Amino acid sequence: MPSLAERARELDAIDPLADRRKLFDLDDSVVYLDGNSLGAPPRSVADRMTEVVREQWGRRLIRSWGEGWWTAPERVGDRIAPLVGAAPGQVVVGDSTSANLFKALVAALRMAEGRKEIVVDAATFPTDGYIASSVARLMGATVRAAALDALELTENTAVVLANQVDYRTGRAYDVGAITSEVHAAGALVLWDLCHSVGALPVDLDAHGVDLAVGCTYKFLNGGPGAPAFLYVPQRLQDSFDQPLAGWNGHREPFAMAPEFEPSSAIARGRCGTPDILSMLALDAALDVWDGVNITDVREKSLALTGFFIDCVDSLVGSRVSVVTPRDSTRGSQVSLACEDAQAVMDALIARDVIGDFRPPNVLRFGFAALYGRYTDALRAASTLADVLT
Ligand SMILES: Cc1ncc(COP(=O)(O)O)c(C=O)c1O
Ligand SMILES: Nc1c(O)cccc1C(=O)C[C@H](N)C(=O)O
Repeated sequence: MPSLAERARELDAIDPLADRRKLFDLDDSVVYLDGNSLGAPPRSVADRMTEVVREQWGRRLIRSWGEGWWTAPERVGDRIAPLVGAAPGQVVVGDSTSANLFKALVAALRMAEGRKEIVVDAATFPTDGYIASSVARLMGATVRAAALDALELTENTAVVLANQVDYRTGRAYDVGAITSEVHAAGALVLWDLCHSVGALPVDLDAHGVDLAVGCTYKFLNGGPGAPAFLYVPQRLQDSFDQPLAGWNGHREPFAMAPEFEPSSAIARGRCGTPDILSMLALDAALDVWDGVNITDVREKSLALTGFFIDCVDSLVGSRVSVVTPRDSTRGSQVSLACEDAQAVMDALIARDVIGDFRPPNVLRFGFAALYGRYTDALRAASTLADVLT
């Protein structure tokens, strides 16, 4: 029976994605397991930012708007599209996930013809619930929190806001099955993909998803505060009447017309001037995905998280409990519950093993398949065992 250390070395040696790690600027003395909060920087970003600032901004000045800046939200959206199973022309990048949730929820209620209930995934990351409540107040609607496996939809349900992967537990949900259930009830579904884009296949078009949003600073490594994305399928674009009707979403922005007329394409999801520096940092960061198949990412992610769970079982044992599903219904993280979890995570970070703490008692370890190593998973589990001793 090989030891855990032998298994880790062997798995790293045969890892088909191992060469991707070289594309990231990482400190090898640190075990970084927080890429589900802030992804690591791809090396290409620093050079691209220098070029963007010195040449595009510095030399081309305002001419750069006509040389690729203006259309960057759709162009970068089309680079994200294959990672979420979307055909071109359906993903636009810009604003934060929270802002895009606002646009999408209002647009969904406007499409819902008299239905007035927003159902929100009860375990959602808080911002989704906050935005849903605010939209409900604004639109005279109601919000109901429901577990994704007990939605209890009614004829009044307009839209269901669901997370593909639960940020706290790491549980992954079946996008196809839930989308079908919501459609059978005559409602629309809005998926928050923050914890799944770049971690597992999403297949938005294939599942007939209505709307989706996601962030790009986690598994897409776009950098702190990188712009989010919004997915509106072709079939809904004409009826997507979003509330932040800024000039960037206008059919002819430079006509400077007094009346708002939305673009007939995905650009109608835009609002104001895009944050070009962050947008182009994200564009450079997406190079690490060239030639990568998301099913290979999923395979490695399941193997890596599974190996970490094995290491925890044998080195840490009952001092923690594994919150994340042990079967394949998990995203790319492992959450462990334990006493004094905040202090335990602080001690891990002091030993250069970086995960994060989520209330009330969860140690969260994110595994990014493009740069995560099995030897790192083992070091994290053995450091945790030391900390808990
Ligand atoms: C599921 C989920 N939705 C939304 C957000 C927040 O997005 P933003 O801060 O970009 O608005 C996060 C993380 O911050 C998240 O995990
Ligand atoms: N967006 C973040 C930030 O600006 C600071 C710290 C953390 C975040 C996060 O993304 C948190 C993350 N959504 C989570 O799942 O906990």
